[in-house]
Amino acid sequence: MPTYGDQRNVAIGLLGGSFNPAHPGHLQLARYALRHLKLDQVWLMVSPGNPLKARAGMAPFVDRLASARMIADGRRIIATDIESRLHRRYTVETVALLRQRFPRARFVWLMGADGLASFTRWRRWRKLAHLVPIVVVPRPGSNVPALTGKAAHVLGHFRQPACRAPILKFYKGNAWTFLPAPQNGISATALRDLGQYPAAASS
Ligand SMILES: Nc1ncnc2c1ncn2[C@@H]1O[C@H](COP(=O)(O)OP(=O)(O)OP(=O)(O)O)[C@@H](O)[C@H]1O
Ligand SMILES: O=C(O)c1ccc[n+]([C@@H]2O[C@H](COP(=O)([O-])O)[C@@H](O)[C@H]2O)c1
Repeated sequence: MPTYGDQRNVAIGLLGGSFNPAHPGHLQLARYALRHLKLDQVWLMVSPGNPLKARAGMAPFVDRLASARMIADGRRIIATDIESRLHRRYTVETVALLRQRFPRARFVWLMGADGLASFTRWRRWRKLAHLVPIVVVPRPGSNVPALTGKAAHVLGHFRQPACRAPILKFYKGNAWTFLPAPQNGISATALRDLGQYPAAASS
């Protein structure tokens, strides 16, 4: 396990993803979250394998990690293989272990609107929402499904106004917000379709 320091009272945004490949949309989200949520770090947490995504077309983990490292700065935006090292794929388990491992750190789960739209298909999603505050940023094509979907409805009681986003990190969980942010239409799918990957990360 690499050393991540003490992480005492450090506020960390967790941007879990396949990063197949990493792209400017991830970087925009990470930078926006750092600034507007007043976080100390954002971890680009490379998934060993999204349980909902097909393995076909998924680049090897090392290539995806390398891709995430290419957009990270290693200081406030950090690419990490910690989920793989924890031998976990389900976010609820990863977050529970991270909270055990870094009890003084304050974690916030970051995701695009597509994540909220599919959230009810995630393992133990209610428990996950109970474990960590969640910040959702808009993404073209996913905002309406996200905000009118089942997860937003069921968790509606816990929704916080966007003005509270900077203090969400002080919650233990059961709090989420939809943070207005500039939208970026880029996706890893589009980059793969353009044939820009995996060559870029592997070369
Ligand atoms: N353009 C974007 N705007 C907002 N959020 C984004 C954007 N791109 C990625 N994200 C978010 O970053 C996280 C990781 O995304 P991921 O690595 O799957 O990239 P992706 O572009 O969605 O990939 P794919 O097209 O292969 O599904 C997810 O929470 C996703 O919602
Ligand atoms: O835990 C789950 O059931 C689950 C289902 C779908 C996605 N996730 C997580 O959501 C994050 C975004 O995934 P992706 O592939 O859309 O980048 C990543 O950390 C995945 O592990 C988690």
